[in-house]
Amino acid sequence: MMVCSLYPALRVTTPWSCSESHLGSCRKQLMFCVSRRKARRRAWTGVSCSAETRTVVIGLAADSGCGKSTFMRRLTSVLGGVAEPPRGCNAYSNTLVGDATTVICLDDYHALDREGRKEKGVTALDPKANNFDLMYEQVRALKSGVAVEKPVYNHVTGCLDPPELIRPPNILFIEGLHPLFDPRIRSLLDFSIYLDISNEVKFAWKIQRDMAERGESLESIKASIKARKSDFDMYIDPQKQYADAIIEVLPTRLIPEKSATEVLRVRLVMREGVKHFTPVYLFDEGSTISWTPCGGKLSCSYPGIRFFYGPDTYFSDEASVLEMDGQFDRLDELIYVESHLSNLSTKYYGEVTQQMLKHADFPGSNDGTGLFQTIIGLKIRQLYEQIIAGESSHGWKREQLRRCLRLSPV
Ligand SMILES: Nc1ncnc2c1ncn2[C@@H]1O[C@H](COP(=O)(O)OP(=O)(O)OP(=O)(O)O)[C@@H](O)[C@H]1O
Ligand SMILES: O=C(CO)[C@H](O)[C@H](O)COP(=O)(O)O
Repeated sequence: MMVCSLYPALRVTTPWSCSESHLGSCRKQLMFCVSRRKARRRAWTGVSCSAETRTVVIGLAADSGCGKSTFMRRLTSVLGGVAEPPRGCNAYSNTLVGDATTVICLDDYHALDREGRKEKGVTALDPKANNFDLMYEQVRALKSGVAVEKPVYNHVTGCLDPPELIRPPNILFIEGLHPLFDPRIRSLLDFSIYLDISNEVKFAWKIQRDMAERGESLESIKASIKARKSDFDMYIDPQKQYADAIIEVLPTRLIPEKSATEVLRVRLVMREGVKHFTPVYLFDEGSTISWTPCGGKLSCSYPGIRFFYGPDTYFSDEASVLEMDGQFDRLDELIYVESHLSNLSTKYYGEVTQQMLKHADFPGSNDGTGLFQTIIGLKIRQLYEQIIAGESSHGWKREQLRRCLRLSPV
């Protein structure tokens, strides 16, 4: 419990864990208290609890530095508009808000701040360092149309900052280390994705980012990967068994040298039988096809491009796999590949190619990572539209109002 020193009548429970000195000025405290009081009033008067919004919840799980942010930028673009940090709030907010989407980063549910983790000798990947009860309660509230005050983990200071108000969007993405870890949270997800980046590729991406962009040494990068490895294997990697779609990123097989990571082999594993999700296929659904599209209609320089499509099993479930090894020389020629893929959930011919061209500067735009992320974005748009269309709006609103009244406000 915290009593605002500038406004003692306001007694609020603070979910953050850093010491008072880290919390900043009295003004910050006061702003938090007042915004919390306003948020409460909004919730009581029903404005924060919307019977109009149906929030579809999507989980994206991956280790740090595995391309979640890049993926999110592609997804929010497909879903319309640009997602930006919430206006007028913490400059270090990890949240992105777009017209229809909100992306929350589950780092915000770290129960232990950087110092606390150091003291206890645990990594952020360890469930003990995260507050799954609060994560569950808040995702459940948002899904039910109720606004929440979510904590903010500040990656610059390593502390938990005052919370920020999150309103229920049409599509809520929860991205981070553990979206599929807790069965209660899994049960709230309408669709889930796991980015499965092989060790070689993860290492190459981390070196490129942390060495080139953040000035870290090779030794410190190696040490940080090593320190996280056992927790990654224990707590993060097993979540892929629960994902509806998995994007695996591996070194190419087109170049004989081992572990060439400049060219990637990317596999999109799509579980069969997922509600509102129909797997993409190449040429002929259910068949097994290896396709080298290089020739008159697709320019390919060494080592070329190879596609593969076929049925498979994933953790004993039936799945389809679409694989692309290699990279495009000319992105506009992707239309040739797009015209041979079916079930893309596009709204017009060439939409995948257009999306890829629009974000040609994003990492992975010339290979299967960008292509499959874009396809998943289109599938999520369709999933959302189908869920909305499938619900009689009357029945939904009645149920939603009941939930709003049942759930305690922020
Ligand atoms: N498809 C890709 N192809 C090549 N490089 C990529 C790809 N996706 C991401 N990267 C590189 O990997 C690094 C990490 O990407 P990104 O910031 O999207 O990951 P993240 O999972 O959000 O990381 P963090 O959790 O640490 O914030 C970036 O430097 C980016 O250039
Ligand atoms: O794995 C991570 C998720 O992005 C981070 O390492 C974790 O959130 C801790 O952050 P920081 O290193 O900034 O204290």
